[in-house]
Amino acid sequence: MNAQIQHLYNIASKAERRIVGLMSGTSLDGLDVALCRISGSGPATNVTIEQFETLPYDDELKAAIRRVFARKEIDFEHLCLLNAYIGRLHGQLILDCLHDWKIEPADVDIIASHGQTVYHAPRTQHRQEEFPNATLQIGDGDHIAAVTSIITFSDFRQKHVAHGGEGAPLAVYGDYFVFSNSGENRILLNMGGIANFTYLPADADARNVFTTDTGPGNTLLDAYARKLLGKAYDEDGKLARQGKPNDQLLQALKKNPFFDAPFPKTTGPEVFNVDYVAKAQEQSQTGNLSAADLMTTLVQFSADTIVDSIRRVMQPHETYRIYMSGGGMHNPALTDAIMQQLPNSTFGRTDELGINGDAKEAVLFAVLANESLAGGVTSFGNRQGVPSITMGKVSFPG
Ligand SMILES: Nc1ncnc2c1ncn2[C@@H]1O[C@H](COP(=O)(O)OP(=O)(O)OP(=O)(O)O)[C@@H](O)[C@H]1O
Ligand SMILES: CC(=O)N[C@H]1[C@@H]2OC[C@@H](O2)[C@@H](O)[C@@H]1O[C@H](C)C(=O)O
Repeated sequence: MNAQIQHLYNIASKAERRIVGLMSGTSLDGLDVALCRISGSGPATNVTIEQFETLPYDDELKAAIRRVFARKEIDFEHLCLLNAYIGRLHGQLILDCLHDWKIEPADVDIIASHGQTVYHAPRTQHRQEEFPNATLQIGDGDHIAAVTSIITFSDFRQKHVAHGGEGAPLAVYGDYFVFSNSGENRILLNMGGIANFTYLPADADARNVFTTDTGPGNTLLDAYARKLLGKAYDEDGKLARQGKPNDQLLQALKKNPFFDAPFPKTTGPEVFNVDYVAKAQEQSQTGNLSAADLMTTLVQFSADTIVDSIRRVMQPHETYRIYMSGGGMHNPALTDAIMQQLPNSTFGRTDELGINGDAKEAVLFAVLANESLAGGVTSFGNRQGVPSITMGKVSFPG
């Protein structure tokens, strides 16, 4: 037997595994690295985060990714080079983290890498009937395995697409495995570039759980923070706090079939971007809004579309606790606008469930790799949006 297969078998047979989960999302802020200890599998999964760090991307790298990110027309050579470059970079960043944490690479069992999404195209978005749902993440796992000498799982989204899903959101699997069986109706609200929530009813019936994107989280706020303030984001919602939402613009922004589509569904900055806002401003003749009013309106747009989606799953006479995660939970303008509209729900962060809200998505990929290694196929019912599968491709170092 190939010794690497034997090694993988040994890892799969362990009672507990050490897995590094990686996520770099639509905000392009950096690489989230979560060193996890995971035991069990399926709904009996147990995760402890040993270490977590976000390694910020420098401006040059952000610009290099933006040349291909969510764009219909790109320099193909640049995409090809970035695929290898990001793989190697992520490998090196893991080694740097392990060095800082005084952990030998040999003491890590597996790396679970999301990669960098460069284009997301569910059929509802590309509207070309002859083509399936599609999504593309770069930063190839073979490079990560070669640089770190650690077996790497990567490219998790393709299997989801291959089984009829949109390739996202994958959070449903991790959230169900880690946060269900609570006897509490839970909504896990993640506010990254794009916002999504997982619905975990108290009965923990896998056939009813799902995660859906709700629309923009921070992506438009960040785009306008760059444009209006020359900053990566509107820190603590300072600018948004100074304005008033403009109703005409808000209504124009909400006119998109995405918002009426059934759950689960996905979207991305391919749709919700500066051009989208500019068109809505043109339609609503609000091109002369002040910077503060524009930012406040964009915050209200994210908040309203998050709240409208969550309300769709809430049953009368039931109570819900909403657990926030993702960078948007640090923006009080956004969280206040959400909380005001859901006065009968209680709010917290996933931190109180043992998972740091900034690390949650990186942990998700560690959990998905753990499931592929040591779990089995959990039945989520016969649903296209939540196929009953395990995910991730394996790259051996040698
Ligand atoms: N103090 C803060 N004030 C306002 N916004 C903040 C603050 N801290 C973080 N953010 C927001 O959080 C973003 C980063 O969020 P996160 O890391 O969850 O995104 P991501 O993982 O790229 O997203 P996605 O879930 O879409 O993949 C920043 O770009 C910014 O918009
Ligand atoms: C295609 C893609 O990368 N989608 C991301 C993105 O970031 C948030 C939202 O849009 C979600 O759909 C997804 O990530 C999380 C981790 C998910 O799949 O659950």
